[in-house]
Amino acid sequence: MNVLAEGFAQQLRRSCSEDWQACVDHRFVHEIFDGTLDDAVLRRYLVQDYQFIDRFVALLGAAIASADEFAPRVRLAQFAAMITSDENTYFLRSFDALGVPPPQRLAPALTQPTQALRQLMHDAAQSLSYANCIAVLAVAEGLYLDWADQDGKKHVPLPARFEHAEWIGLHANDFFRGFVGWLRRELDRVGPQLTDVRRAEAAAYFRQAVALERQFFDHIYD
Ligand SMILES: Cc1ncc(CO)c(N)n1
Repeated sequence: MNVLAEGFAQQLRRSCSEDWQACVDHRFVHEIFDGTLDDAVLRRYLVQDYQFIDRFVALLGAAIASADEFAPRVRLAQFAAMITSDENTYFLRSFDALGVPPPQRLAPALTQPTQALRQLMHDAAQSLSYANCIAVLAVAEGLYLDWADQDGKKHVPLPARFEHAEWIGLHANDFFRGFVGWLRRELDRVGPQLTDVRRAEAAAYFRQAVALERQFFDHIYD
């Protein structure tokens, strides 16, 4: 294979394909599609994930601030608008349905994988390196597109409960596909402009993010 023909996005993903595939094929993914996900597992997942989303929106803000042009700022701002509207209300309606009380929504005890993901997003944001920010965003969103939009699940009807069906639907739609495609093109655009040291730094953020995403899925079953 001609490695030079491969863009930065594809190169990064190939560097951690085992962890990536473990997420796409995770027990959580199969159970949410089947509608057999245990409520206690879903609840743990959503409570921790809401704390992920908090830092994730801050990271989007850092990407908006550190982008080199207006067009990426617009794209990222539009995505932030979706997360803080449709996705935020999905969490709130799911917390209502699952009976999650306010303290658990706002300030739950953070698990180790949640803390590590929050720290990684915080560090990427503080670095004010657009490439580092985009690398972490490309993992968080690219991985969720790949599990929610996989060919093997396309023939399966969506599960009956909205807590399951909407979590899939939020990550398998044209807007989301478009955003992830754009993130991958951004990595391909900015990757070659970086110095070797900066490129290695962005790659390290990417790989660490994939490893932590896997731990995050695993730990809700502990
Ligand atoms: C842990 C995690 N990674 C990625 C996403 C997608 O935004 C999410 N909601 N949660």
